[in-house]
Amino acid sequence: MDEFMLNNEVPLDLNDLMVVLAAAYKVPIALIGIVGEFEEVFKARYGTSLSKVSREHAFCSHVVQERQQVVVNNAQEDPRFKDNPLVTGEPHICFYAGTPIEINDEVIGAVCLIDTVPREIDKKYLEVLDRIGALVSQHISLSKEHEALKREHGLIEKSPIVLATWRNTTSLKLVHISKNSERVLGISSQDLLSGAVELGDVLTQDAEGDFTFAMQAHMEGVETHTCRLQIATPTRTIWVSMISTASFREDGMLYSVQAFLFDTSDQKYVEDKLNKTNQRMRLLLEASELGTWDWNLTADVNQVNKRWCDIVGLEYEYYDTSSRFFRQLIHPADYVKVEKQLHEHIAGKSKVFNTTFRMRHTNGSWVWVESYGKTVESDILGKPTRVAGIHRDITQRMESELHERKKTQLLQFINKTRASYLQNNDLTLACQTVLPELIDISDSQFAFVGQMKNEGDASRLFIHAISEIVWDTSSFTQYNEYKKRNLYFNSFDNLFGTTIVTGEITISNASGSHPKSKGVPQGHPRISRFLGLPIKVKDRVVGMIGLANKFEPYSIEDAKFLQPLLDALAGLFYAVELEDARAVAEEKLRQLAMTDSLTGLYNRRAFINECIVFSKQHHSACVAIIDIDYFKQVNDTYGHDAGDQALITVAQKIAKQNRSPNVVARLGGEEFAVVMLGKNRKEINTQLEALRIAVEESVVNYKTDQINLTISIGATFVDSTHGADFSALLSTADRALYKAKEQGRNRVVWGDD
Ligand SMILES: Nc1nc2c(ncn2[C@@H]2O[C@H](COP(=O)(O)OP(=O)(O)OP(=O)(O)O)[C@@H](O)[C@H]2O)c(=O)[nH]1
Repeated sequence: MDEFMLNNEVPLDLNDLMVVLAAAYKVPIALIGIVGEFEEVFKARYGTSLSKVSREHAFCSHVVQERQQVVVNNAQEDPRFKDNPLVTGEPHICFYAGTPIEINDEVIGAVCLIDTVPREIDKKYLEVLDRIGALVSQHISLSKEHEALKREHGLIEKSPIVLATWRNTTSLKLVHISKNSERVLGISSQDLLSGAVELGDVLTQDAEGDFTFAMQAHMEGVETHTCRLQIATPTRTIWVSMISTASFREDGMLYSVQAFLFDTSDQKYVEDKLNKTNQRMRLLLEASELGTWDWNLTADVNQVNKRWCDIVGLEYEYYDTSSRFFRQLIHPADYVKVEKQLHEHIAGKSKVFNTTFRMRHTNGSWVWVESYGKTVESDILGKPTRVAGIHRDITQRMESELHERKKTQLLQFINKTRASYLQNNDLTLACQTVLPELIDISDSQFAFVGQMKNEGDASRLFIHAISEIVWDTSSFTQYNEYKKRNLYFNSFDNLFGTTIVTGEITISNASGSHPKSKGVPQGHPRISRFLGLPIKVKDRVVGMIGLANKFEPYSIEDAKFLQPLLDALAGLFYAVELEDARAVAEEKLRQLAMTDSLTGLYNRRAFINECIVFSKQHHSACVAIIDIDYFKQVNDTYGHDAGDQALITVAQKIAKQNRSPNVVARLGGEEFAVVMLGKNRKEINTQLEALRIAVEESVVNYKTDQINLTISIGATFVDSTHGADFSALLSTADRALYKAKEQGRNRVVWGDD
């Protein structure tokens, strides 16, 4: 629906055409109707006083709907129209022929002929009507365009923009200039059009040159051009921006130039002022040793000043303005932080971008810079398009600050290691706890802490803590061993082993450069740099720290810096060694206290304790006492040493028959006790008999003597040893032994028979 046509007073001046049309077609009424949502408005009419009808009853709405010519020969007989008030009442339509008015592919109304009596109409007349419809459509289109242009011109005349047109005949001649020229430029349009005043007359000398250049450029084929002109009239001087567009003829010759001219004096004033301020700022910045950067995000161009380049040792002339180049200079450890802050600023989450980070200097060192930036331009959606700021070299300050901070950090984590060890008495846990901090403080990527463990002649490096890297199945096995606290490095004929073997600091700053370097297992992350630090107690290597892949080369300074940690670990390793030695000695003493020194069997005290342990795990068993017969005679006949040998021989025979869980002890003198696991008395009796026979049949060789022995055994059986009183059981066995002796010795007697 054409709202514009419907609601605006676009004069169509087509009433005359309606008169001609009515006469030509011999009808009383001819109309041009534009159909709106609710009504049809007659824009030109002949033969009726109606100016509009409702859309519901409008005949023309059928033309709009069907988008084609509609002919109704007799509306009174047509079921669609016979009850229509325009048929039953004024203007008593009987015949209707309407043809579409089409604007921009949309049917907006109709040119129609109306009669009050039924009619037939020839096809060729209808074709003519169609052509009239097309002509009317064209006329309406042009009228609309004309109207719009008029409005535009009216608008321009009220605006601060002057519209001028030059036509190219033999030369460019001003043919139109909007009336606001007097108000905006200070020159009347009439004077300019009549030639009383030439534009060139009021332009300053420079501006005249620029204006001539612009027109020349259009003559040469340039389509659009922008320039700034200074106009000086007797009353004032102003700056004008001119945007000109050229149109060309088909043969390529310039046809006309149209230009917008507007006063930009205020802008120019601000710009000049800004330029002066910028110039002053630039001088100030250069004097203050500040680097500047100015990043155009849309074009991705980062302009910097010479000082900025000096900070990182770059030649100003060879500076690459892409932000990618700038990003490449940022230290990998700081990169994420810088990107995050920049992102947050661009996303509007922070008012300024302010951070410190390291940048690579062309001499290979790292320079600390403080960067401070701010959005200085944004697009219409508020998205930053330009961020600018400064760089300050703070390397010296940062290095001393960082050193101090790291020293504090180091002491803190040394204390943490000690505290963890003291709290849990677990050195491995303590080392594992501080490993991430060790990696952090040393700027490394990987680390391990190992302690030497001496077992007999062999020495191995036990790995308390190591960076968890799993790269294949064999490293996975290694990782599992580590988790089980069972990871050892056995071979020292390699890079890290050099530290252990020599007790010296090992530094390798290029992979494979060290003579002992063996490379890494397949798939293992590359070790590009390595620092091996020995942990020593009184010149003895007790362990080491291995560090790898620092961003910068390792130096002796790193080793010196970490020395307090090495000393602390040495102290802890030493404490652990002492603790281990003490534990071994204690265990030895405990064993001694429990053992009979002659035979190596448990003594009486230990026997009772072991019986209790036995009773917790096993049920039916026998407690027996074994006594050598006539032992006094052995001593008396062969001497005390021979007696000792006899005791040892019998002890071995008993022990050989009674492996764990059975418990064997020497109760004292020539008396032994045994707890034997067994289902019943019969089964055990067989074993005791076998022991008795074994002793009887054996001979103790002592020097030239051959001594024959027998033993007597008193035994007692218990179905459940659980909670049993072993002293009482021993008494029962003892009574049985007494009986065995009484009955003639060399026999097994069961107690309580
Ligand atoms: N060689 C040696 N003899 C010991 C040791 N402990 C005890 N004896 C001796 O063992 C002998 C025990 O003798 P008695 O208790 O009389 O018993 P016996 O001679 O074996 O006679 P019956 O047991 O009745 O068959 C004593 O002569 C002790 O001196 C020892 O550690 N080494």
